[in-house]
Formats: sequence, C-alpha cells, structure tokens
Amino acid sequence: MGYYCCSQALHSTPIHHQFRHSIVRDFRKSRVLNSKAMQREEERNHSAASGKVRVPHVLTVAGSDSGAGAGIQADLKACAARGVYCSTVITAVTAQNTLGVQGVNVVADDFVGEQLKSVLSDMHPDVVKTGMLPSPGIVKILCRSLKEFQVRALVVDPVMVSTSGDVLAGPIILDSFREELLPMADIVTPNLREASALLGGIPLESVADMRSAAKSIHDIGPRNVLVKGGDLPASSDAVDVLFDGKDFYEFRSSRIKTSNTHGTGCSLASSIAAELARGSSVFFAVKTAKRYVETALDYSRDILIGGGSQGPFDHLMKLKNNAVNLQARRPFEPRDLLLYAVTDSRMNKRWGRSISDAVKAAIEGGATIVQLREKDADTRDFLEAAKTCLEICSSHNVPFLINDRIDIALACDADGIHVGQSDMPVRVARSILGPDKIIGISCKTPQHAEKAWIDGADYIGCGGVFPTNTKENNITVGLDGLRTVCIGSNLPVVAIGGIGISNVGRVMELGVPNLEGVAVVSALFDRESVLNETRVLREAIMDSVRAVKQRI
Ligand SMILES: Cc1ncc(COP(=O)(O)OP(=O)(O)O)c(N)n1
Ligand SMILES: Cc1nc(C(=O)O)sc1CCOP(=O)(O)O
Ligand SMILES: [Mg+2]
Repeated sequence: MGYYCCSQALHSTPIHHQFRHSIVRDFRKSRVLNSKAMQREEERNHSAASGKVRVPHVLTVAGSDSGAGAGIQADLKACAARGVYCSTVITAVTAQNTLGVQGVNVVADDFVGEQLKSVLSDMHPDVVKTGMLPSPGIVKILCRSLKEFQVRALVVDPVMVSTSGDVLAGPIILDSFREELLPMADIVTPNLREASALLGGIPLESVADMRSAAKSIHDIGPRNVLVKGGDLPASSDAVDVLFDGKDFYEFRSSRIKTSNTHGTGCSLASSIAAELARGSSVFFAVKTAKRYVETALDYSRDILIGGGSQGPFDHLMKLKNNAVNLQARRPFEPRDLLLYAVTDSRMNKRWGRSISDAVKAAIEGGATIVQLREKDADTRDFLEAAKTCLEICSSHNVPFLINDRIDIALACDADGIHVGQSDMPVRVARSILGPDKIIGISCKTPQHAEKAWIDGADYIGCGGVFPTNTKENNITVGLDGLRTVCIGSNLPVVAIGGIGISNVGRVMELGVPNLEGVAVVSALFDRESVLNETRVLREAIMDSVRAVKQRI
C-alpha cells in the first residue's frame, strides 16, 4: 500500500515520514473533553494505577448480519483480530446471506437507547463506531447518548446500501446524518455511493471527484473524511482519499482478485476505531486498518462460504490453514515415532541426491515421521526444501517436522518442530505455534522429561543412545539412560544416536514403557539406497516389536 500527501498536486511523491506524522492532527487533541469525560479519564488512569489492565474498547452501534460477514459480527471479529475489546448495540436484525438481504427487523428506538445506556454508563468505551442506523430516531438517541457519555472518538460508517445492493438505511436518514451525526464524528468513511448520497447525488467518477467530495463532506462537520474508491472503475489500483481539513492523503493498493469482499466497509471502519482506541492518530489508524483488511482479503481470496456472489472473508486469518489441516492432517499419535527419519543435507549431497528425493525414498521405505534437520542451509533454501518435503509428507499422511527453526516451521506450515535443551523453550514454541502443532524436545534425564511434560511437549527424543559422528560433542546416555528417561516420562519417547540395523534390536527390545521407536540419520541417509535401508530397518523394528509382545 502506498500513501501520498497531496495538498496541491494529486500525484505528488510520498512525503517524509516525520513530516507526515507532524502534520497529521492527533484526534485526541481535537476533542474538547467536558467535565464528565475528564472524570472518565481520571477513572481510566486510576484503574491503571490500581494494577488492573484497562483494555482498549470499541463500542459498535450497528445491525446484525445473520451471515456474519458484515455488521455487528464483522465488527466483533475485526476488533478481536486487532486485539481490542468490542461491545455491541444492535440497531436492526437482518436476515442475510451471501445472496443478499432477505429481511430487516429494526430494533425499537427506546431499546437502542437502553442498550447504549447499559454499555456507555458502565463500560466507558474509548471509541464508538457506527454502522447501520436504520431510522432518524435511532440517530437522535445515539447523538443524545454521545453527548451524555462522551467518548474519545466517533467513527461513522454511513451505511446505506449492502454489498448486494439492498437498502439498509433509506434517504430519510441523510438529513439526520448531515445535521446531527456527522458534525460529531472524528472520521466518516463513505464509499462512492454513500459520499454521493450525502452530497445530494452528485456523480463521483475520478480521484479528483473523490477529493472534492471529501472536502464537501468535511464542510458538513466531521474532522476527517475517508472516501473509499473501491468501486471506482477504470483503475487497477484501489484508491482511498483521506482529508483532514487541511491535507489530502491518497492510500493506494493493488486490487485483490476475490469475490470475498462482503463486510469490507464495516471491517475497515471498526478496525480504524480499534486503532484509535489503541491510541493511534487518524492517519495511522487508517493506514494500519487498511493494511489489516487488505491482508485478510488477500488471505481469504479463495475460501468458500455460501453460494452467493459476495462471500465473507476471514478476519482472523485462520480458516484456510484449518481447512487444510482438517482435511489433510491428522493428530499426532505416539506410534508415529516408530521409524523417525531425520535428514542431513551433507550426507545427501555426498550421495548426489536432493533432500526431497531422500525424504520421498525414506517414506516409501516405511519412515513414519520426518524431520528436516538442515544445519548448513541458507534460510531460503531451507524454506524451499521444507515446502517440497511438506507436500511429499502430507500426501503420504506422514507428519513433517522442522529441526530448531520455528520461523521455517511457521513459514511452510509444517506439522511441528523439534527443539533441543538450548533451543527455543517448549513453552514459548507452544505459544507461538498454537495447540495443534507437534513439539518434540531432546531429553537426557528424567528431570528434562518431567519439564517437557509440564511445558506442553508432545514427545521426547532421548539420546545419544550410542556414540554418533552426526552430532558433535553429543553426550552418550546409553541404553540405561534411555531406560531411565522412558520410565520417568509421561510422554512418548523416541531413541536417537548411533542407531542402525546392527543395534536397533537392543534398543527396541528394552521393552520399556513409552519407548515408541527410533530416530535415525546416518543409517538411512549416509547410505547408497535410502529406500532399501529404510525398508530393512523398518522390518528389524517390527521384528523387535513382535519379540517384545511375545515376551509379555
Ligand atoms: C528426534 C530427535 N531427537 C533429538 C534431536 C536432537 O535435537 P537437539 O538436541 O536440538 O540437537 P540438534 O538436532 O539441533 O543438533 C533431534 N534433532 N531429533
Ligand atoms: C541429531 C541427534 N541428536 C542426538 C541426541 O542425542 O539428542 S544424537 C543425534 C544424531 C543422530 O544421528 P545418527 O542417527 O547418524 O547417529
Ligand atoms: Mg536443536
């Protein structure tokens, strides 16, 4: 997204950051706080002093969209995504989906007033954002409430027509907007149709028209006007014009090819409100909110909800991954650890094969889980290899983990990571990766194992069971060390270090609780045929498993 300040020329160059900052008026300075508002400021400060954390808070006054793409539901999601609390006053209940609006039930004026009083008198929101205001009576009650309970800023999205073209607030509302609401607003965010309606139906066909519309709407009274040019034809860029009474700013971004745009206006206005509640200036609130909405639209360009032409987007940017996860990926199970293939690019290079060919061969040979352990790779190469290997593993329903690098795991959406005692702590990794990713940790003692369990790991890698050349200066814990860790563990354990066809029986036939399998590097990858070595090792493991079962 690019932005330009243009007091004179429309296409001037971007202005210097600090200069731009200094000429943008801080919305908080623009409001004269009356005594009640000052009292509220003091209450806010007091709650901070008492050790309680006051969270930024937006109150949205809008209509409910049963399809949850727009209206109150979009406001709630946008504020949640921006880390801001959102309370709600519902002005109308619409029966709505991706095809259009099938019905509207307007809430009685008095009851809107009652909701406003409940929230404003007790919860003291920082910012009020308005959406669908279906009757002049509701506008009147809102304005009266805002005079009684002052807030730091008022964001007005002058909703009149839904994305589907259905009327949500008729022309009768325009006088109330012009005479009562807009003069109280810190920012008003009309699209082209709404800007035109507010100005008596003048045509708006160019950025120049948008600029003069912004100026004319500013004359009505709001402190800032954002005219949204998304519907402007003949432009590959989407251009929005912000006017603060002195300067014009153009926000340009390339159009996102998606039909999932239902609720964009509501979401933009509520995320502007959220940024204002967090203390931003109007300029930065608009800039940040636009970037957020554009990112969410881009992320959601291909999601499918409903059969209509205008689908909702995913405010929290979670659905796409979850859809993939739910379809293609299953939860981790201890038996996945049976034959754990850990890659080593130096070994693969030595044998003249790519990492992905090596991973494919290991899976075909019977590896049940794969870890990409690339100690020398550049980040780019690591990520590319990770993406390719993830595809191979997913298509075989084999979990795919990344060694050490949580950034790579996030970037390729791997199934999880493996960390050591001096890598990213499990608790931190869990908070970054969320509840569904697999986290494994190397443990050499029962104390390590106990902590791994408490911190939320999924499995333990225990070694070195035997001496190894693959990992420098590795402490060998031996079969006894492995046994102690397994017995002291609440988590499944995979043995690692120097394990191959000659000694895998001694490991697996320990027959201790929690020991689920072996992790192997050189015995698979420092060999001519990864496929054959994996097959043979898998057979040997299965023989040991059968032998242990017979013993019991
Ligand atoms: C399954 C498994 N177990 C142990 C390790 C070793 O991890 P770490 O101690 O972090 O050492 P490096 O692999 O990072 O050198 C592992 N990678 N996998
Ligand atoms: C990566 C790693 N971790 C170890 C530990 O003890 O935690 S031993 C090891 C190297 C394992 O390679 P190989 O199978 O070639 O011995
Ligand atoms: Mg490590």
